[in-house]
Amino acid sequence: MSDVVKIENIQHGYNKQTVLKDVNLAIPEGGLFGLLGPSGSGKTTLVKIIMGLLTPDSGRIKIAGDEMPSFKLMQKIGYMAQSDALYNELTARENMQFFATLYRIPKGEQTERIAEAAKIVNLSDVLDDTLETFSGGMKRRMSLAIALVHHPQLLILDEPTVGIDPVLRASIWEELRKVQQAGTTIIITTHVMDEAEKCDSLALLRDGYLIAHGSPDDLKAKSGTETLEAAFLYFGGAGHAHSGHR
Ligand SMILES: Nc1ncnc2c1ncn2[C@@H]1O[C@H](COP(=O)(O)OP(=O)(O)OP(=O)(O)O)[C@@H](O)[C@H]1O
Repeated sequence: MSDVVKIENIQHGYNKQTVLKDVNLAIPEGGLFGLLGPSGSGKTTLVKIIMGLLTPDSGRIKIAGDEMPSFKLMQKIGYMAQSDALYNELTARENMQFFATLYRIPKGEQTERIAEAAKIVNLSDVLDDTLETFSGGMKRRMSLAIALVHHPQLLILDEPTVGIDPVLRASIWEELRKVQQAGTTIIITTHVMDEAEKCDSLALLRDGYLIAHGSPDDLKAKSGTETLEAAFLYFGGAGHAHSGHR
């Protein structure tokens, strides 16, 4: 399996604080890849760099062999930010039309694409309601549908299930699996261990360092631990030499 994202020697800071410190990572095509790390560890910064929304201080990002940022590549990426960027006074359909047009989906194809994305996130019945009538969970699903409407090759989700109840979380994960099975590579950020368990492979970030990566089972085996939480503590812990950066 080839790598769809290659991250080479990424370093990035805000003001004088360095928040990503020489991050190297290859993300295989077709998988569900998790970036796991506590709040402030640099996950959002890294996904914004992957997306081309932020230019790193140094290092390179390649997606499907081409260097980011690239407008051509941005059209192949779906991104769901932590907070919903939606138009409350418009209907679900109008919100999706707006983004479908931005992504240059021909008018003739929009109706079908919108219906398809709404079906994946279970919003087909409320497509013509304004978002003012939507719950928080419905808005999150709306954001996911928007990230899917242009059939991205790569889908990047920044903590998509924060603030979402367990039942809805489970249904979002089911939807993500369907999208992945249809051929999309998914990158998800999370600080929730049970979500990390569901990923095919994981990168662990702590204080801007990539401290380990592998499948959840690999990480537990390599650290001799039984839970991802314990593995995280092992790799990030004092006395364990991670990449010799400290
Ligand atoms: N625009 C910015 N200006 C200054 N500092 C920033 C900016 N964005 C992020 N930071 C800082 O960079 C560090 C990493 O932030 P980042 O949002 O990437 O972490 P995160 O792992 O995504 O956290 P969370 O899980 O809380 O979203 C934090 O210390 C944060 O305060």
